[in-house]
Amino acid sequence: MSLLQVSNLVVEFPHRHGTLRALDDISFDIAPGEILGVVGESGAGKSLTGAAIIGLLEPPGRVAGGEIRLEGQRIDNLGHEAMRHIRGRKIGAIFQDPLTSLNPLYTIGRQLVETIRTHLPVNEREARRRAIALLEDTGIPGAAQRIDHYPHQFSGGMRQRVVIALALAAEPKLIVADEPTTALDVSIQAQIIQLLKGICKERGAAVMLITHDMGVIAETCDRVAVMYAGRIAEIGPVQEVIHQPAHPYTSGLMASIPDMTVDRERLNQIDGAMPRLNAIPSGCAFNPRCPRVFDRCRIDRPDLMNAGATRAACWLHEAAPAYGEVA
Ligand SMILES: Nc1ncnc2c1ncn2[C@@H]1O[C@H](COP(=O)(O)OP(=O)(O)OP(=O)(O)O)[C@@H](O)[C@H]1O
Repeated sequence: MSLLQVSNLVVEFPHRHGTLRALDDISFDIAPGEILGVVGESGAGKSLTGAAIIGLLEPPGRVAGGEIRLEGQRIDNLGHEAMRHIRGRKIGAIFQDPLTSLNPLYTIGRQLVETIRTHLPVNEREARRRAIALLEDTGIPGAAQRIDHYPHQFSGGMRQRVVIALALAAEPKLIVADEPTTALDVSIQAQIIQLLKGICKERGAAVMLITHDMGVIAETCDRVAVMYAGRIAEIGPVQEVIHQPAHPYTSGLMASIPDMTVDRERLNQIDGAMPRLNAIPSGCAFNPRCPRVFDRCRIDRPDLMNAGATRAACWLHEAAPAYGEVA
């Protein structure tokens, strides 16, 4: 059974001329222990998808359709308190800026111990032992002493390690990590991603990893969902999506992976920009930028369909009617 099931999710914001649909009919699932990457240009809807799952959509944004299930239980319609419990115990969250997850007024030990004791039936002493072990596992040197330090006493990279420890403290089944290394020095980004991958795989925690970096996806994820203008353009196993992309948008993103041997500034940009939410083109939202556009793409909106080893929302992959079948 899937750990997480997102079905036909719609997120809307009120707007002076009605509503803006920011996520439109998003469906995917995550298996236990799986790392799913979510990639796409800025504004594609990656963070909103993560926020809807962890119950932190900022009002007036709201889930206006579809449902989200964790271990079969519906979580998109839970009250504030019930969701807060799920968020600590079953879903851990890691954001771009470690300081949004840490309270500057408390030592990291106090924050870890409190999280552990809120969600797991252990005493103070055992919680502290676990907290130190977690800090050791996340690569904090001298964890037994560092546990009594405050967040500002850590470097950015060390702080994000603490946040990873905090996200894992209550042994959740799923971690939602939204651009977890974007705010960090480039030289330590890869270390933190590798740490996240290693520690989650070890513990059997699934990860939804949101990033705009296809290179990170390639190195880290089992499967990837490519988002464009509030919808999933393509989803499939990472190697297949990378080596045989079925959606022209994915091909464009792939070409933007840094390659030292070519002048990518010139060669590998996708022409044009993603449409604003109030000006999504009819048909396929990518059609004005698509090098393979044809008439139907401007009229009918494609849903995800089988496209070789992946699923893509692209009319190029519409199954030809079988011989003898009326088209
Ligand atoms: N509070 C809001 N009110 C109106 N529109 C919003 C609000 N929050 C987000 N949006 C819109 O929803 C869309 C998706 O935003 P989201 O933050 O999920 O994108 P993203 O793919 O995570 O981008 P980035 O990589 O820049 O974080 C964007 O067009 C954004 O402008």
